[in-house]
Amino acid sequence: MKEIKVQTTSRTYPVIIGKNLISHLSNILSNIELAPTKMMVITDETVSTLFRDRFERELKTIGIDYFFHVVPSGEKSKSFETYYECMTAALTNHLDRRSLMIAFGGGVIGDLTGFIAATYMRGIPFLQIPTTLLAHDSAVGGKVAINHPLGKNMIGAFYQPHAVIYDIQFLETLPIDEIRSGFAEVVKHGLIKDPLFVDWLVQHVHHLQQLKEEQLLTFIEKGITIKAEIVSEDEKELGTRAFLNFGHTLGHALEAALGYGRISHGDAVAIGMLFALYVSNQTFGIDLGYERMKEWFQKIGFPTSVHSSISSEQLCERMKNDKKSVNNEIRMVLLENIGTPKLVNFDEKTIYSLLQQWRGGAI
Ligand SMILES: NC(=O)c1ccc[n+]([C@@H]2O[C@H](COP(=O)([O-])OP(=O)(O)OC[C@H]3O[C@@H](n4cnc5c(N)ncnc54)[C@H](O)[C@@H]3O)[C@@H](O)[C@H]2O)c1
Ligand SMILES: O=C(O)C(=O)C[C@@H](O)[C@H](O)[C@H](O)COP(=O)(O)O
Ligand SMILES: [Zn+2]
Repeated sequence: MKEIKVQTTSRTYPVIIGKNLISHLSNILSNIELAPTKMMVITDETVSTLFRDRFERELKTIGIDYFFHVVPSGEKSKSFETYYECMTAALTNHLDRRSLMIAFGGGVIGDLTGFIAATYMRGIPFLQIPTTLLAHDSAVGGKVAINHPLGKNMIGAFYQPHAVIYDIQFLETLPIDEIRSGFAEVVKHGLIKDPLFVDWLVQHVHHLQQLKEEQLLTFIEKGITIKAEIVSEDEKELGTRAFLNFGHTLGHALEAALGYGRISHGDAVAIGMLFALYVSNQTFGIDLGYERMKEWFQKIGFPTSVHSSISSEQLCERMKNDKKSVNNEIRMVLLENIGTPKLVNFDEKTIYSLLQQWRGGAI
């Protein structure tokens, strides 16, 4: 078992990583001094089918009243409709300000539940119990949100959990596409902070099938350590936290343009990271190993280009609405070097030209 501390202005909390951790849920709750009046577990249909019985056995031993609320699996549940239904369930079941919400699932469940916890009676405690590799990123740092058709995560808050309990036994059932999606954020953490780790990954990871438990643990611990450090110095993204958005300017635009859930978050971010590397090369006149990275991405199975059905005009319009954008400019996280990120503003015309060049189209 390993513990990484996240120390933000609003809350300090542990991220506990290990196997079979949920058997210790009762102890963990008392260690973080939580004695809730009731618990609401929000999960999705897939996770519920796979793990509800197992989780309920543990919940029953704690002796606190609880109930499950199960939402459809996938990105579409980060919606106002699902948010409203969850709120209704919380009210109908009489949760009070000392009740606890538990996010049991991947990043969708974490973001949704966190936003419900942040806004139910103006804020009640919540726990993250992640079940995907991607959630090494989403469960840590307190960005919680739902989507709007006009943009990803547009309705949300910064609201930290009381603890993250990362029980890696749940990862055993993850399909390869979801492993790949989570791996994109692992690569992102390396690219913005740790060149040696990136080199190690490129040299040692040739496919994502049948990863060993210790490899997964390395990815998770490295990613969380980097994220915890950044979030601890800049909880509300006033500066350096924006670096965690590397690859997301185009990535989020793609997710929204294609329709939420049509491409996984990680695949979209992988495409976005390649574009950001290309723009970095062009802007700083350096070679950051773009071709090597693209080949490696292809080998692993990431998509490496934008589908031709989406126009560059559409993408630029979406990128202008990104949360980092100020005064209608498009703000991208670039790399001056691997491990050295920098925020750079562009006008729409420049990004349009770069996007067209990168896509191999006419400017
Ligand atoms: N808050 C943040 O800082 C942050 C960071 C990164 C991503 N995100 C958000 O996270 C979301 C993506 O998260 P995700 O990829 O975990 O998506 P997800 O929660 O939709 O999970 C992906 C799929 O895997 C299934 N699943 C979950 N656990 C499983 C398991 N153990 N075995 C088998 N199947 C399982 C789910 O039912 C779902 O179909 C996006 O909305 C993204 O914007 C947020
Ligand atoms: O934690 C952060 O900060 C991140 O940017 C992590 C991202 O991986 C994540 O996808 C986040 O939800 C994006 O945030 P947003 O502010 O661009 O919606
Ligand atoms: Zn992300």
